[in-house]
Amino acid sequence: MIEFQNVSKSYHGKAVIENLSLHLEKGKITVIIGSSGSGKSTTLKMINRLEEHNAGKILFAGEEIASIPVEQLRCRMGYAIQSNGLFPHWSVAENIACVPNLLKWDKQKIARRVDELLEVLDLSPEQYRDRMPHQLSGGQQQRVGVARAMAADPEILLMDEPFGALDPVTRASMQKEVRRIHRLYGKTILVITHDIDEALYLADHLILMDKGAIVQQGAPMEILTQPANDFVRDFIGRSDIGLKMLSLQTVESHMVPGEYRAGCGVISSDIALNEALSRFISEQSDVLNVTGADDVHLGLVTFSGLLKIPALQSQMGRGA
Ligand SMILES: Nc1ncnc2c1ncn2[C@@H]1O[C@H](COP(=O)(O)OP(=O)(O)OP(=O)(O)O)[C@@H](O)[C@H]1O
Repeated sequence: MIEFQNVSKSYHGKAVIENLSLHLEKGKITVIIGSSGSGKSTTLKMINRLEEHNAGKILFAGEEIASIPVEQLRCRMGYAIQSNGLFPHWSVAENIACVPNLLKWDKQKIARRVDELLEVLDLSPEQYRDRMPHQLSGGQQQRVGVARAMAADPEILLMDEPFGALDPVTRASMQKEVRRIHRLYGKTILVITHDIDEALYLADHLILMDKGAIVQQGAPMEILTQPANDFVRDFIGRSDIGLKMLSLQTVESHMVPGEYRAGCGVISSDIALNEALSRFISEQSDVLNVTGADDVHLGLVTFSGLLKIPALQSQMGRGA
């Protein structure tokens, strides 16, 4: 979907990105994480040409972005940022309708799309479409920012620290929202973040940057189990690497199907294993019964079973 070929960028003669090559796969969530000033935002902004690259090629669906008129390019890409960037004097509906209006969509189609996106993002259209941005909470503004980025059904969604300004609870719910939207629409998404847990939760493909270059990239579990060097090890957090591995898998994947233990607590099959571990400890129990949709009993999960996860075992075998 997006291909960087030996891309470089400098500001006032100082290189901030050098010979960067990367590929954002269609339909996948790619997350770029890295130290401050490593060039993450610059990389993202070169895609929608808020910043122009100085050398190399950036291809969008096979076409060089430099040859696509900038307005046309941006209408094909959704862009959501930390400060949400809503126009303060426009209503929620007007904000969401911004790109569809530019594209001269029919009024009824725009109204239907605004309501559809508000529903998807859990904001009742009747209640919210006519509100002004200042009449919304931070989390609601962020949702409207995401709805606006998605309004014209863009081919790619670019999200630069989209949840950076939110409290941890709202942030976690927005992360779930992005995963759900991704499942629903199968969009290609690029997310920039500072937060390693957010990155691990969202990413199909994770890219770690330092000083304008890629240090390591791959699936989250691959990076956790095979960190390329000390920089990566420090970045992902040496001390709780096991917990991070557990966070990438759900109870369902380590359940003993069909079994039941009377008198034990209950956990939902879609809960991450790090949360299951916390439940084992807080309930002083080594067995939890597992339920699926509509509270149907599915099986059980055991504390000792968590230690038998292959990724954890290979890590322990390496003496980490
Ligand atoms: N408009 C600009 N003019 C000059 N230098 C810039 C400009 N924008 C960014 N830079 C520099 O380019 C480098 C990369 O910046 P960038 O914003 O891409 O980093 P980042 O990884 O997104 O950082 P952070 O995580 O702190 O947001 C930094 O050293 C920054 O100071």
